[in-house]
Amino acid sequence: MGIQKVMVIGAGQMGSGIAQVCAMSGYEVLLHDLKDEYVEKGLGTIAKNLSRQVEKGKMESEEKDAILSRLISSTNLKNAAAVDLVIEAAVENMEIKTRIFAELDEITPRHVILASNTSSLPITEIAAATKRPEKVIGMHFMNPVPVMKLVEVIRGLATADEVYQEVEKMAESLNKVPVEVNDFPGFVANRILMPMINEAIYTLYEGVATKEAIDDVMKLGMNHPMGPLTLADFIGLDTCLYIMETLHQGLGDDKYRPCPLLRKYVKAGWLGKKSGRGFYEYN
Ligand SMILES: CC(=O)CC(=O)SCCNC(=O)CCNC(=O)[C@H](O)C(C)(C)COP(=O)(O)OP(=O)(O)OC[C@H]1O[C@@H](n2cnc3c(N)ncnc32)[C@H](O)[C@@H]1OP(=O)(O)O
Ligand SMILES: NC(=O)C1=CN([C@@H]2O[C@H](COP(=O)(O)OP(=O)(O)OC[C@H]3O[C@@H](n4cnc5c(N)ncnc54)[C@H](OP(=O)(O)O)[C@@H]3O)[C@@H](O)[C@H]2O)C=CC1
Repeated sequence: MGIQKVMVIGAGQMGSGIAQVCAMSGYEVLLHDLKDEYVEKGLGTIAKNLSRQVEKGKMESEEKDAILSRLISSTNLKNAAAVDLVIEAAVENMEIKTRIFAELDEITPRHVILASNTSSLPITEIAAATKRPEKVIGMHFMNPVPVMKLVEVIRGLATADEVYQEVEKMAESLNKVPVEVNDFPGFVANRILMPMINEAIYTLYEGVATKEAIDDVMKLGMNHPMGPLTLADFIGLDTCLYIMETLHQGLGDDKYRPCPLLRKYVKAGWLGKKSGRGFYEYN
């Protein structure tokens, strides 16, 4: 029968994007978060994205309505009993993720694949919280999900080949390009991207240049679509810090130590675009 129904856990920037692309490709999607208001916010973002496509003449409004009708809100994890695939996109915290996976293992039938959109945490450790580690896999989408083509597909130590193949097929059905990687801290994307962002924050911290100048150098000099500090704000400074901590602890090399300025901003609640303030201010 294959995958027809998907639950996405976490209706934040990644979860809502993943739910959107799944619904656009015909899957029925349960969008789950802790509170109704978070799910509503996520669904609002999706509706706004789709309306923009309609306004640009890239989508019929009937299609938008059909996509929205495939999205169902959930605040009870037990609803996962009715799906074929769960994609978890809650906050980047091992305790929270392992708790969710242990509960999902109790709730969902044995055939259900449990995927995590973690950006850096070991899939093998998340899988060990369940009695089905062969069915646990990393499905790492990039932000903004509706735009970026890549899905890093991460094999945990015990991930079964059939599970990898099914997830690869599912990613292709979303018009994404799956790339296979092994389970190491930060995988490939954030092993390379995040130290660059952290270094940009050190460059600001040490007064080498202003934030605007740092971003301009990377945009105009390296053709990056966004400067590293703008990109950090876009990703979320809390997520950037969690990823650096995972790299630092997991690889044991001080070259991955998070910049104190990054810590300070996160402690202040300056989480970037999503909180209204990071390196830049947003309204
Ligand atoms: C941290 C991790 O674990 C991994 C990560 O995700 S790391 C982050 C990876 N992402 C990046 O590096 C993004 C870098 N930035 C970019 O590529 C670009 O700035 C961008 C695609 C975000 C915006 O591009 P742009 O050309 O400046 O903007 P714009 O012309 O307004 O948008 C281009 C298209 O993207 C869409 N878009 C832009 N932002 C969007 C968003 N947040 N959600 C949905 N769609 C969006 C627009 O609607 C537009 O669509 P059409 O082509 O269909 O009209
Ligand atoms: N930001 C990015 O660029 C990328 C992030 N990722 C990964 O995706 C995941 C989500 O990140 P992102 O969307 O940016 O973060 P957000 O902060 O935007 O969203 C996280 C959402 O998950 C909710 N949540 C927290 N705990 C639970 C729980 N126990 N059950 C259900 N929902 C919960 C949060 O609710 P509340 O607000 O109450 O905490 C929030 O709505 C992380 O693992 C991150 O590393 C992967 C690729 C790119």
